[in-house]
Amino acid sequence: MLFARVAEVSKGVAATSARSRKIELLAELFAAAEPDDVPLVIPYLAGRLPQGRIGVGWNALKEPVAPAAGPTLAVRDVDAALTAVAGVSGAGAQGERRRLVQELMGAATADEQRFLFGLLTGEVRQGALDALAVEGLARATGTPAARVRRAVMLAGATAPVARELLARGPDALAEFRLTVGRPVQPMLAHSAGSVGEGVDKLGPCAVEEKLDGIRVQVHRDGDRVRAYTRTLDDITDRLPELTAAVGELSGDRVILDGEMIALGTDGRPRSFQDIAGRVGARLDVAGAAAHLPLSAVFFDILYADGEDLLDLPLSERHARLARLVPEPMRVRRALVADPADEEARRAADAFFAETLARGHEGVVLKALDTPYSAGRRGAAWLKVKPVHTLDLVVLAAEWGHGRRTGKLSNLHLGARRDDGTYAMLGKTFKGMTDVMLAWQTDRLRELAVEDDGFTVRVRPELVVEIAYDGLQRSTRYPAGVTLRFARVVRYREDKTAAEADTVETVLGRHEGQGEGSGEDRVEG
Ligand SMILES: Nc1ncnc2c1ncn2[C@@H]1O[C@H](COP(=O)(O)OP(=O)(O)OP(=O)(O)O)[C@@H](O)[C@H]1O
Repeated sequence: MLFARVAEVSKGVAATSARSRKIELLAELFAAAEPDDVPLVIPYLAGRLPQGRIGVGWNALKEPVAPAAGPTLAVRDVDAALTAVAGVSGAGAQGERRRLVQELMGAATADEQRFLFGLLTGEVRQGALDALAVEGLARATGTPAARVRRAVMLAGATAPVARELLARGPDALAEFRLTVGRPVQPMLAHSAGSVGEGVDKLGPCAVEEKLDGIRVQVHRDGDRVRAYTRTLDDITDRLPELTAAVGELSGDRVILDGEMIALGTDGRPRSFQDIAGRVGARLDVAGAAAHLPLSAVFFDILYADGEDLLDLPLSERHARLARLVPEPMRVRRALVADPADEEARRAADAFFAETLARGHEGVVLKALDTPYSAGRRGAAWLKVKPVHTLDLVVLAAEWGHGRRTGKLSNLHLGARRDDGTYAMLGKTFKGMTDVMLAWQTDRLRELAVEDDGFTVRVRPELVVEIAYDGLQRSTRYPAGVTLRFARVVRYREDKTAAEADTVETVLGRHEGQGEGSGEDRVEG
């Protein structure tokens, strides 16, 4: 397939706000594509490079290159060129990368150049594209979207499903089955403002402690145990204690979902930073494990001894989990069987307060009658935390002063818009540790596209979790609101910019604050 066609569809999808039209454009593209090209086409449309970071900065892009007269580049040519760029290393790498990028640009038409430029600078990010692509694939092949979505969850990614579906039709989807040893996309949560609000939304539900550690999906097949992160990376080798603990369980072939946490000698949870540092240690794993042992706490079960449990309601999955996993390894929970039962509601509030008092970050409410489904569809899980946080994208950073000279400090924070652009919500230089400051300086310099000596503008890729005390109206910022007392909690390297919070979410919270009331008072 010609790259020009992808550039054209990308432009068309961005230009229309009608979801149905976007899906139609994608369906037409997929119907005409060679199945083997689609694993490249989907990330390009989403604004991602299959190669990941390829080390192309502003320098390689700033000089204009005369465009080609007509489109000749195939999608695969672009992929080969970018693979070559990603492979450059050693002395003179920057110059060589620039040469290769210019060569590619020279083979591209003006429209293709614009699209390539957007891809390389991260400016064509289309957050919602993966969900739209699933709908487009369904339309192109006459398959129910729910079946495609489920196959994507089971495959852990859209690309392999797209290729098989387009090459062999809907029957090919039967191949994507829950298999021990192959990670599936995890189920995620939305937010609710309070336990009461969550109960009202969900009806009968479980209220579980929300543990602030690292999500793990554990696959056991006899002696073989593998553990995967939220982004489906295999981290088994870094968690020897998990392998040992799961080996002791009675189920022989199981898939469990849970969280790895660390408890101090006082029984209170250690900070997320400590846990991340421990899991990040690759060299001396045994030493790191001895220094900070982790425990697995499970909250779900997806498969047990030959049986796929994904479609069972949560209440039954809980019962199955309890049969195989002893209580100390299961998340604590309270149940609200009847949302009209005032006593159960009070008990749920008390459970939330108690969970916080034990040092955990909040609770997750889960509807008892719902199956396990990837992502945030249907909002069957709702998290409730006492502190407001948003996952925002770093758009730029300012050079620090005084003690922070030479460090990139004041961050410009953006929320995602539907069209893939970002609305800046404010700035912060608070909450950063020295380690974070050093790390972000390095990382942001890699992402830099422009530096005027005061502010470094970066590719919008880095997601940072920001705590704040409330939102206030502001005419200075494009969404019309800004954050009060914003401070950095942590970087979320496990999230892509497409998963950051949206302007819509932020404005929804602003409304929910109730102007002029209580602690979340909106200032004019
Ligand atoms: N009882 C629980 N049930 C589900 N998830 C839990 C539970 N306890 C802790 N978690 C963790 O909470 C995460 C979801 O909440 P949180 O907002 O902190 O993380 P996130 O990755 O920013 O959220 P999300 O995944 O919803 O965007 C899960 O991915 C999981 O790692």
